[in-house]
Amino acid sequence: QKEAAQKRWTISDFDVGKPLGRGKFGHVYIAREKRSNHIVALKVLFKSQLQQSQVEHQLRREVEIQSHLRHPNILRLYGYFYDQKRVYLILEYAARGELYKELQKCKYFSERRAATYVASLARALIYCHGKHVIHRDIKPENLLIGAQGELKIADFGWSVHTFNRRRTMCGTLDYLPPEMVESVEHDASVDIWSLGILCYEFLYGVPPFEAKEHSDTYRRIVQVDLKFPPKPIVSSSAKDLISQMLVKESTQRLALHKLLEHPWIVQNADPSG
Ligand SMILES: O=C(O)Cn1ncc2ncnc(NCCc3cnc(NC(=O)Nc4cccc(Cl)c4)s3)c21
Repeated sequence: QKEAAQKRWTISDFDVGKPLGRGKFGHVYIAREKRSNHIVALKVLFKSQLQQSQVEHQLRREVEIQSHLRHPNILRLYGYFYDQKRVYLILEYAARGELYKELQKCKYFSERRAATYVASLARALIYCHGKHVIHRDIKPENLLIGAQGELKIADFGWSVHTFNRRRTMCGTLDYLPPEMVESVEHDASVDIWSLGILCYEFLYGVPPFEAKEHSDTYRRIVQVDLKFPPKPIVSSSAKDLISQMLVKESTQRLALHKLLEHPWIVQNADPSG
């Protein structure tokens, strides 16, 4: 892929196919690079909208961060190019699409499927944190499924290098830990909190602090008002793991490498991820 990093791509290098999805900033298409016949996803962003939303620096940071990340559970960003009006992101194609659609269809996942996803996300986050990158926006909408059913973290549009921790507010509140909702300094342990939220949502089909009003969600997060519904039936081992991740004091949250040793993960996650 070395030449891919330097090569100046243009849209004429690709046969563009059907749209895969519509995002806020532009559409995603399946495409085939003509010389290699390599299938990719092409995200087309309109410069006007990027300028309007003042996110150009975020996009540059995403491209910079992603160009150094290589992990089976992180969606590759192979490169980018632009023309007069658009910026194009050349992305790894995730053949089984968006995880949140799968979750909506199944309502909730089995403990084995949930544990397998959580373990692969933990391994991807250990890898990112090892490179001083925190994602900060782990939620079903940013997770895709590869051809073999493996999970891929995508959209590092909100990730940062930890040495310049920022206090910007990200997308939906549901996934934000107390320290981000109260917008105080935050570190890699924000991703552990979000992974705990995700684990709960995989098992129950809804995030733990969901409420009608933003103000109620906010209060439930900062109070860590964690309740486990009677249905669907979930093992106490799973509840134990979630309770060790959704801890207000960020330094007390279960470390990611400890998560991989937790009985619920060891007994339920498929090692191949
Ligand atoms: O998701 C779908 O709609 C459908 N889909 N289905 C299969 C599939 N395979 C690969 N990719 C898909 N989608 C793109 C996922 C992204 C990865 N990285 C991103 N980065 C980004 O958007 N950055 C960004 C944008 C605007 C502003 C800023 Cl600041 C940053 S989006 C796929």
